[in-house]
Amino acid sequence: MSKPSLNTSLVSVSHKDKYGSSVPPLYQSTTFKASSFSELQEYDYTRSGNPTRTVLQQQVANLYEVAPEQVFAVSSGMTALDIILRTLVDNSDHIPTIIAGDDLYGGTQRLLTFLQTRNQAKVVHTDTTDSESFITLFNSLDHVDIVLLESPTNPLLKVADLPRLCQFVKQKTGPDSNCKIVVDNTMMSGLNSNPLQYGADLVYESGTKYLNGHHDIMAGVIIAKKDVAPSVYFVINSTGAGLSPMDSWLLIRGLKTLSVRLYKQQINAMVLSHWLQDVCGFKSTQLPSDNKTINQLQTRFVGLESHPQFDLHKSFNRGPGAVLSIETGDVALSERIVTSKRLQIWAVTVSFGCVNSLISMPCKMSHASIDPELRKQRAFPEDLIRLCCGIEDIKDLQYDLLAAFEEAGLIELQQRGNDTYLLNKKNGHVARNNIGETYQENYNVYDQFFGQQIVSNTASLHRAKL
Ligand SMILES: Cc1ncc(COP(=O)(O)O)c(C=O)c1O
Ligand SMILES: N[C@@H](CCSC[C@H](N)C(=O)O)C(=O)O
Repeated sequence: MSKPSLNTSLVSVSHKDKYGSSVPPLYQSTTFKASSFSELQEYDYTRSGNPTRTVLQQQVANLYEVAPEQVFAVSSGMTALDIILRTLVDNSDHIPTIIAGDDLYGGTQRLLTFLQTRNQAKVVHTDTTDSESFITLFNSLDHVDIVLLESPTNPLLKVADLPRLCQFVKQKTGPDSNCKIVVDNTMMSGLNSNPLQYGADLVYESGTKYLNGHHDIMAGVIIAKKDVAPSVYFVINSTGAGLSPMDSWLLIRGLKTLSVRLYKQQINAMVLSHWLQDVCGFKSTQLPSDNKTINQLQTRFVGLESHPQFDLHKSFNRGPGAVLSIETGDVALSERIVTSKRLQIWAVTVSFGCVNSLISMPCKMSHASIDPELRKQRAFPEDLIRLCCGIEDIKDLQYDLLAAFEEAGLIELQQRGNDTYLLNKKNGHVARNNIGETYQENYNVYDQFFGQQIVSNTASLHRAKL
């Protein structure tokens, strides 16, 4: 039989069960009996290994197309990074130097700062979207032990040219070097991107996000090249960071629907970002370094052709993900939108990748752990609103947002005869919706990633007004 596709292998879970159970059994057991004290068995103690965790690791191995012994399921995404850093940092006889991006998930920044302040690592941050300055920095340092990359970044959606950076580091340091490239793949998931295939040594994901998708567990997965995998296992076994049997079982279940969930979430994000531009009057996406756009309404999404790094992102990823962000140019306005009582579907919640749509203000929530002074230095927009699309009907998501925009005073919906007008009060953009015309009901978006026309029954302004 030919090799099954990723989508197929995620639902076809192979496991051994003497009763032929359709679903892998949950081995909620700490210990496993030995037949004799002298005969080593596959499992003895759940910290060291558990059959349910093994099935999960096999599933993730299928997703990343590696051997099962290269995959480790741990208790959270942050645990995954912690284990990786311990594995690599403990290896060196000097204070290791880590190069990391300058737009990182808040928890990652916090952990790196923690190591730095305890003199356990020297952390150098750089704009990893600028490959040339990354290369210049790398060349200027005496030694680099770890390169930590996140792409696209959470929440500014900045894209690092991962294949180019990996190729540079590998060429520069040689195949047996101790300098390791680590990629946080949470924003993509293994379904959209496989950084091991273009040279990363270790990849991790917060399984809490897309992999599980239901916000009922915390989890992390580590996928390691064969040479480092045994050291990663050593640290996990020594510290007890392995994912619990119950959470492993739930994650096996979550993974089965990863492809359908992610597909629908991405379509929603695609339609929503076009709609924010074309109907609501948000300007096309810009990088934060573009000073011209400050104080403008903008939307950032790597799935929009207008994103300055759209082509780069598409060149090595299979999808855009479902996280987008908007800026209003006015912190108070953003706060009014996010706290609007008219938001019924978008939940004000941290995290992303869930079947439910979430709205948040990173500076106050997911990225609050980054020192405000550092956020300022990095021109991190305080008015940024992050939108993480779930699988609901897009029109309901649109109505909800329109209502919040209206209540917050960003837009006004005016009824004139049969026509409904959307007036963007901040920039004067106007969209007209005539209930007699069909094009407003069916809003067509050519989806650049999946190469198809998405026909979405978009929010009619008329209905929103009602
Ligand atoms: C990009 C990214 N990496 C890592 C993590 C950490 O994952 P976890 O919350 O599962 O520890 C998060 C979110 O928390 C994240 O957004
Ligand atoms: N209070 C938490 C915040 C978690 S943010 C989770 C997620 N990565 C996101 O980006 O929303 C903390 O201090 O870590």
